[in-house]
Amino acid sequence: MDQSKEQRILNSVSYNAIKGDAESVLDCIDKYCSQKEWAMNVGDEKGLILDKIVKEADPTVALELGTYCGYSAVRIARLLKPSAHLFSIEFNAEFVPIAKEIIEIAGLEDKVTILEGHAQDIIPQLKTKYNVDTLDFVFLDHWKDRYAPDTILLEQYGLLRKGSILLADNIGFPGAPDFLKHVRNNEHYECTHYPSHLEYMKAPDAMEKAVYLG
Ligand SMILES: CCCNc1ncnc2c1ncn2[C@@H]1O[C@H](/C=C/CNC(=O)c2cc(-c3ccc(F)cc3)cc(O)c2O)[C@H](C)[C@H]1O
Ligand SMILES: [Mg+2]
Repeated sequence: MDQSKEQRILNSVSYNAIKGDAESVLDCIDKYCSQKEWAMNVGDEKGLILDKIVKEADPTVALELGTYCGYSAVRIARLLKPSAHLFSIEFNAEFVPIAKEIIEIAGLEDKVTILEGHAQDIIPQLKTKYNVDTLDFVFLDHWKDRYAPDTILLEQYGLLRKGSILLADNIGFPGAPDFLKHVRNNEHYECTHYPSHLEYMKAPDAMEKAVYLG
């Protein structure tokens, strides 16, 4: 059976990255996906916006929706303070072991817990099963039509507190119109738009930050 693109990305990281060096894992994936095979990692340009917001949030508990290969999990976890933790939800069983391996090569396995399953099934369990109180930071990068319903779930299960920061990828392309409709012109959110470009491409894209006001 031929290897998948995601497996080939892992092979490249495993062969080229410096073990325990998160920056070298990110550089390796960015290089591979710019030069060999495009993949939907948030990438180096939008990654700088992600870095900025994570530093601003300085989260103790962070959540990511859509682990994929673990690129943004590494990106986020490398910035977390010692007591902080990232939960990343991924429902595709093929990607979970690949992401776990990439996170381990980055030396961040103690900072990240990958929760395998559908976000809509796991979000309701975060408090009871995973002992989460509230989330300080949420990165949305899964199916774009799920950003809005899953944000509403986060609200309904009391997982957001005054000042919780949501950051959504792909507001430009593929776009997440329902999510924008939900958070913009909504008195419970303070939104900021960050124009950028699609990972590894010249095409325009953007990210949206939505701070929950309680
Ligand atoms: C129903 C289950 C919902 N709950 C879920 N629960 C758990 N995990 C979930 C759920 N829904 C999805 N996932 C996982 O998240 C990942 C999915 C990520 C999706 N990302 C995109 O589609 C995208 C496209 C482009 C793009 C740009 C230009 C192009 F030309 C083509 C593509 C660029 C980008 O930056 C993009 O992030 C992963 C693959 C998938 O298994
Ligand atoms: Mg994305």
